[in-house]
Amino acid sequence: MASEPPLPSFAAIVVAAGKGLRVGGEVPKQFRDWRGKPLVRHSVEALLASGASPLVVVIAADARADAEAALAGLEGLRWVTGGASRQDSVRNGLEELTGDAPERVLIHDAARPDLPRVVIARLLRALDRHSGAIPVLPVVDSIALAGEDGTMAGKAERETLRRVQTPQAFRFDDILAAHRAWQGATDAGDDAQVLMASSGSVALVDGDERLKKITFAEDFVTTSTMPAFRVGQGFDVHRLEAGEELWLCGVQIPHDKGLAGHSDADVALHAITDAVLGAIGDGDIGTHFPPSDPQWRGARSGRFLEHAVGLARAAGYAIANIDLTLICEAPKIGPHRPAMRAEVARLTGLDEGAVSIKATTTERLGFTGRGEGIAAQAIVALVLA
Ligand SMILES: Nc1ccn([C@@H]2O[C@H](COP(=O)(O)OP(=O)(O)OP(=O)(O)O)[C@@H](O)[C@H]2O)c(=O)n1
Ligand SMILES: C[C@](O)(CO)[C@H](O)COP(=O)(O)O
Repeated sequence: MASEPPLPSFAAIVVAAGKGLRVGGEVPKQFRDWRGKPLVRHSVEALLASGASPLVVVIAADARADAEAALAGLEGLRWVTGGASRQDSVRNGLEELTGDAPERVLIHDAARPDLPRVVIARLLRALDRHSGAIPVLPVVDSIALAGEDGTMAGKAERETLRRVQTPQAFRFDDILAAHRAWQGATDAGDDAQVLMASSGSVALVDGDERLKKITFAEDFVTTSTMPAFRVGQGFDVHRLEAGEELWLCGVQIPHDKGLAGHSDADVALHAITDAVLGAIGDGDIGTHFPPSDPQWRGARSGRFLEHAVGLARAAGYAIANIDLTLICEAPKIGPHRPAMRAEVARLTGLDEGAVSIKATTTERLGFTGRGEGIAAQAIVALVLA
């Protein structure tokens, strides 16, 4: 196989100081996992693999720990504190490189994780004849201009329009001077606009759909290989014995017999726990709480369910809904359903409306029909958090 032609030397700036407000969530999007590793790590690795040096990562003042964890083990990175806007963050990154005075610099959004080397090559080649180069894509829909009253105010000729991506490539001295000279009353949309304001010439090269910017929460879902939702099912049986307490869904139920088991034998919570674990493919209740371990003797099963919900959360999923069926001749479940539903909702952090508790008999057939035991089966749906 022919080896890829070497690229000219270049420095890079990855801006990762945004808040990710449109995506939402506690952790800014650039530090959240996407296709198995933090979003920012993807493009930083791609730039390093293409020879970027030095490589400046611009981060918020309070994000150093998150950034170091996200980029752990990568050599030769420099950290710079970002500003209030993307443009401020880029300028801080450029100022950091003044001592190196590289000939070329690529400026890239951490929010665009999938960065093909072929685009980097196109951009750097275009710098032979221009002071800037940007990757663009055609507009395929017709364009309407929106009026303030929500009606169409006009049209634009899409033939002359392009969607602009990053990385954007520049001759370093020109883009640094342009950022320092920026006079706009508001921020520029991107660095090419800053260069144009200083009369630089910007080449348009072919962009790539893979460079899509992760902007909204649904972009994580549609571009991630993690499935948007997962389903798990659980089934459990415990023996009814005289002298035992009867716990179902974390609620103690008065009855002449109770369920026997190593823990509190709450067959309903066991089925739900197994369904959650099944949905994330992480073993079953016995894997996490072995009956051979004395610490689980008599344990409240709510702990098992809370643990499973925590594992699902750590895997990036939230529970969407739970559907449980209890199979027994007695006791009657109906009178206890509201309390059971409330307790399952509390343990899982769900609204009660997302918790369904049903019951059925087996028409006096089998072990449940003879009152020897209670069976429970549950189905749980998870959605990407
Ligand atoms: N003050 C800022 C604002 C944005 N960025 C970076 O600029 C890129 C493009 O910005 P955007 O996708 O809008 O990210 P956020 O500003 O984080 O998103 P939001 O507007 O939803 O808060 C991102 O990599 C972001 O981290 C930055 O370095 N400094
Ligand atoms: C720089 C950019 O990614 C080019 O398309 C874009 O302008 C960033 O815009 P945002 O509003 O900061 O996401």
